[in-house]
Amino acid sequence: MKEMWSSIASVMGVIAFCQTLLHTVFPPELRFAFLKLFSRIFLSVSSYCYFDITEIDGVNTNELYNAVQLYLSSSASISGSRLSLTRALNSSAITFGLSNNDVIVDTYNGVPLLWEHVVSQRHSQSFSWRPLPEEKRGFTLRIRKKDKPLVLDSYLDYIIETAADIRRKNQDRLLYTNSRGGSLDGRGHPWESVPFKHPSTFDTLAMDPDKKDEIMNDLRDFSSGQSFYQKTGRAWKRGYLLYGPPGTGKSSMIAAMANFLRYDIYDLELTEVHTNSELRKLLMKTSSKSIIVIEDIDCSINLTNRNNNAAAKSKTSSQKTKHLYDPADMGGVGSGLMEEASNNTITLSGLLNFTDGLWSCCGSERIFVFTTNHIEKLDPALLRSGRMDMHIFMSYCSFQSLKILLKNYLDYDEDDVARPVWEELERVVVKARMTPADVSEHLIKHRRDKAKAVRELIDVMRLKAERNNAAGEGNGAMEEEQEKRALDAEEDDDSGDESLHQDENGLLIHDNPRMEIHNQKKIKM
Ligand SMILES: Nc1ncnc2c1ncn2[C@@H]1O[C@H](COP(=O)(O)OP(=O)(O)OP(=O)(O)O)[C@@H](O)[C@H]1O
Repeated sequence: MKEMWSSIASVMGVIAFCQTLLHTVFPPELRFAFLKLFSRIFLSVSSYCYFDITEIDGVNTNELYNAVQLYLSSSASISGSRLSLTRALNSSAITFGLSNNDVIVDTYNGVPLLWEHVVSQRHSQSFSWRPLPEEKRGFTLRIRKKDKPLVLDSYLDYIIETAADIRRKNQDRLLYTNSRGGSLDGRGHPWESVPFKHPSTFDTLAMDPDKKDEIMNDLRDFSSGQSFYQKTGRAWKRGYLLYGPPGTGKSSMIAAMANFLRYDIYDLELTEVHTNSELRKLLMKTSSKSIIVIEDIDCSINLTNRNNNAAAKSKTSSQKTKHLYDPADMGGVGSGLMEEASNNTITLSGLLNFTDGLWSCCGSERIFVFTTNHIEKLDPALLRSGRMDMHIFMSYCSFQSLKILLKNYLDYDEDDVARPVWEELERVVVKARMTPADVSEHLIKHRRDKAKAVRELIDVMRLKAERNNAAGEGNGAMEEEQEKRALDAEEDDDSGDESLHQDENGLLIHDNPRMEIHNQKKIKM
């Protein structure tokens, strides 16, 4: 044992002597040059090549570093044994990351790639306008030389796209509204935002399942249709007009759309916008993958019928109205008539430019949704094809909708309710003309006693049906009139559009099969 310790001591002594000799004979510059040469020789004979991706590129944050970190977080969460956890601003999700100097192997198109997270201390803080972090962080990618073209061509693009998807999934979506009087917030932004947490989905929405599928397919086609829109030279946007009585689920539908596509919502308060240019600026500040909503459009702006020239003219001459409709703008004839007024007010043409003019194309993948309780008040120009691609009529509670509400609120299926009760529900629901909002209120109130809830719902529906009957179905007549007028107006306006034709069911079909235009008769919930 004693001998072993003395041999270790003599070996250490020899090493120390050699080190001193090395330091004396070879100065640091020479050693550095030697190491550099050695690493060059190593790299040239090695079958691997290396890519360094540093966190800070000069003084700017390297986006690629962030993308790699996010991209690796999905595989790191499965295979890593020691991970760093982070939560970004506006995100409810935790992201996993590689710990310092940890490695992970990724596979792309069957090619193995080794990632190392390299963290070292930053030695000297050189002068910089922006204070740099104390640690120098970066990723080193090791890849076989023969696979190099693959990495440069597509792997890095793939990482950036995947990271963007992960970021979108992790990020809580936002609900924006335009600031009061078009003023800018602290960051010079005209929109204020809050996290969007509305729980409405297509599953909770009470409406005919076929129509629901149709809308969901349309949204799906839209969101995956980038190449289609590019090929056809169309701006990547789509317009939906939701109309029907209050409480039929128009706002719930917008929330369901946003949750389905995972888009942000911009709720545009038109009464807070004073000029067309303000409207344009607001549009420029919206992001892609968003839904821009104007609720109750008939109340937000004075959109009278285009034949109402006289009324509009008198309003213009007196200049008393804040939000002015310019009938001449709409038809594209005689637009000079109210040009002066349009400089300091919102006109219908301003609104239409907002939805389908050149400015509507800044950004992409955007959906416009207008809602109204009175479609008959809207001008045909707004209803014309190409502006609002899909007209969705949200109607009173149908039997199909009622079934969904019973399932969602009481967990009731067809088998849970006696046949005669079920048949009675089917019979009275249409005659009662109750909105899904009314029905759901009733179900919430009695949800502790399910049988009682159904019994009382039938009573309420019967009562309503009798009242409607006594009133000569006045409401129904009104609603039918609304629909008829809107349809007439739309047909008037579409008469010159040769890309549209009617099928045997009277539906308006666009020449392009993917861009089917629905009139309000088709999508009736
Ligand atoms: N079709 C529906 N499916 C499920 N719930 C509905 C539906 N319609 C209404 N509701 C319920 O009624 C409430 C009010 O509905 P919502 O605000 O979506 O109606 P609306 O048509 O937008 O009304 P308004 O025109 O007054 O704005 C919702 O919170 C929801 O709970």
